Amino acid sequence: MSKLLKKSVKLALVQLAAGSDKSANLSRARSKVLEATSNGANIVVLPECFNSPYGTKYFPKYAETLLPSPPTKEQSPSFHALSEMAKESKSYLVGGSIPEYWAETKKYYNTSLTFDPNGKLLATHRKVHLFDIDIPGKISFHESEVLSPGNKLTLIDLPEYGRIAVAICYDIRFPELAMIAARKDAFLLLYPGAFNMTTGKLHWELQARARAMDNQVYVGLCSPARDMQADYNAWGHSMVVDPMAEVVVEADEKEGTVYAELTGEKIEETRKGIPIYGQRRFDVYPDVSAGKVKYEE
Ligand SMILES: O=C(O)CCC(=O)C(=O)O
Repeated sequence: MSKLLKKSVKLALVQLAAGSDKSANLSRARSKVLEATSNGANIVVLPECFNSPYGTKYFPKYAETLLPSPPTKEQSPSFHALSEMAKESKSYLVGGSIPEYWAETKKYYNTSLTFDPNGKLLATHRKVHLFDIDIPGKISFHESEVLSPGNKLTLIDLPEYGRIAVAICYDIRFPELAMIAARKDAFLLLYPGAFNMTTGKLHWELQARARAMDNQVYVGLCSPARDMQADYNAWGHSMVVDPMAEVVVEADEKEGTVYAELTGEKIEETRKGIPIYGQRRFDVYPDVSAGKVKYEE
């Protein structure tokens, strides 16, 4: 039996076609989550901003209040819908992300909620690295115009399986986060994300495979489906990469769900074949050894 992943687990990434109608997005998500578990999925993932269009101008309009937790249904319809979906489908549900509003500080966050199969909230991740980029003639995007960053790494223990890490989209570009999660024994790194037509083509698969290769873990990226009528055109191509950095399954750009069976044996086999875990030279690079990251169990 693997130390990291106690038994094999079926992962589903729901590449949802989200539009501007929040309640329609929630009910569409529900039917896709139920479909995924009827196909045997144990962990189901939704995309970044699955209940709204993606864009800074949309965040305030769609934002919900999550604290103090649990929020009321009026404060956060998405919290309650996700909790119900997890319970109804009896799955671990990584609820993509939603825009969140803190009334006290008047701040907004890009926030991911994960629920257990009883509908209980297990973890909240607030996007740590905000998506602020400028590629002349291609894309200019500044989440920090509206959002504030979260400040912790999110590790989640699933008792039957093991530990996973959840982060959001641009967070994948920071290998430090993935490295610390893997060193703290995560078997799977999950990133609800919405790359675009410029960086999607260049870096989506590369980032997923790099994080998997560096850390010899599974990586799952879950995008919204591409909508060429929307202001922001998501890349799509939700994918699962295995610890050997091979793409196990990949969606195209349309709505759909992709599945992968994750096994502890694959992790063990990879680490045995290429034993970097025992070969690190922290005497040569002591300042990158684990332990400096703010982390709450
Ligand atoms: O890193 C990228 O290129 C895209 C990131 C992104 O779209 C996001 O963080 O929402």
